[in-house]
Amino acid sequence: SSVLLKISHCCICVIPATEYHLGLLKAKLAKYRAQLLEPSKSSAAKGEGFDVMKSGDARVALIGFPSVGKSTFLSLMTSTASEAASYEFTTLTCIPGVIEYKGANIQLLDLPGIIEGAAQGKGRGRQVIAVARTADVVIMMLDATKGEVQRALLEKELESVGIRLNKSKPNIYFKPKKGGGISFNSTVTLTQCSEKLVQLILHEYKIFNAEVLFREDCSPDEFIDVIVGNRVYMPCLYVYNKIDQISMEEVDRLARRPHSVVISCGMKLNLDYLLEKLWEYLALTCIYTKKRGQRPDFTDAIILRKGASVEHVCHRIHRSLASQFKYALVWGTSTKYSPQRVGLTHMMEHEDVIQIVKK
Ligand SMILES: Nc1nc2c(ncn2[C@@H]2O[C@H](COP(=O)(O)OP(=O)(O)OP(=O)(O)O)[C@@H](O)[C@H]2O)c(=O)[nH]1
Ligand SMILES: [K+]
Ligand SMILES: [Mg+2]
Repeated sequence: SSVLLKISHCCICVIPATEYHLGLLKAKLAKYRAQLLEPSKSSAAKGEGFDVMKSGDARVALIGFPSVGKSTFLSLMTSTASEAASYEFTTLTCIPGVIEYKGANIQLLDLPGIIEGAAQGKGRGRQVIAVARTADVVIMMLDATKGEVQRALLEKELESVGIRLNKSKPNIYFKPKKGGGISFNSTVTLTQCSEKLVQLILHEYKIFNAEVLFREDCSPDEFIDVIVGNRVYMPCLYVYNKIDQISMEEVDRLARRPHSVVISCGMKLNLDYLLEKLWEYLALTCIYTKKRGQRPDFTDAIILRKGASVEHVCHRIHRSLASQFKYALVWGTSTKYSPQRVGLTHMMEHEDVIQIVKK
């Protein structure tokens, strides 16, 4: 505590002065980095072969260093063949394939390898990252023989362009205003941010009037993310490939890392488990339909993204169904009673059963 005392503190909280400098520095850095995200006018950023149509129920992007086995994986999991070879940068465009799993069509995108400096435009880094931003889940494929280096480098690249892996959006209410200064509130005790620091950061962004409410103990970085606003919160599976080349001890160690799965495309090892994990990370919602007086049809689920409403279900069944909709009966975890009468805006949950009644 004698060390702490020597650091000057602001009068309203216990955040050391050095934290202010760091907080502000990060605000400045984030501003410069934001420019990286703006679409470049140069033709290099457009890139041919990268504008693949979204299709199916979800999109998964394969990113990783060259020659980690991305194309080998795509060719194994889908009916699409993507050229694989021992030399780096075999793949030069975006190659889509489809994984059929539990009645869902999952679009899997094979991409060129990326390297350090990708975010700044090295190789096809910018295009690859732009595609990754459009995915529902990213698979970061890693060469198990290369240890931890690749993972740390790529995390840094994605972080620098506002992609947040396996993190949820900070629970901060932020609203710029026309006047009235900055009103600051929090519902929890803050240990990393204070009113003063929040004000300094906002001033850095030339924001002088705003409403800020911290609903969790966020860091200055997380607050900056909220101000900048164009962050992507992306589930990511770290997939260590080529485990046929490493020791049993190393396999054991990598498999226990968070969000990680170990595989061997070469020996077709653990691919089923990877699919199970992928399904979990996609967190899709399966809805079963039921006709009046009949049993639910459990053979043919309607697959939707999280946060889907009854209206989404209607659109999936028929384009004009929502306009003829009277009410629906829903059985499942989304309702208090089973069945419960609900309207178009009711939010569906995984494995709910629905019966739609038309006008
Ligand atoms: N030993 C071993 N080799 C593998 C495995 N999976 C892929 N490979 C080999 O790794 C090399 C690179 O595979 P690719 O699928 O071309 O890798 P990529 O990530 O698509 O490479 P780029 O398109 O160049 O970025 C090929 O020679 C594959 O045969 C595996 O599980 N074990
Ligand atoms: K390759
Ligand atoms: Mg490839």
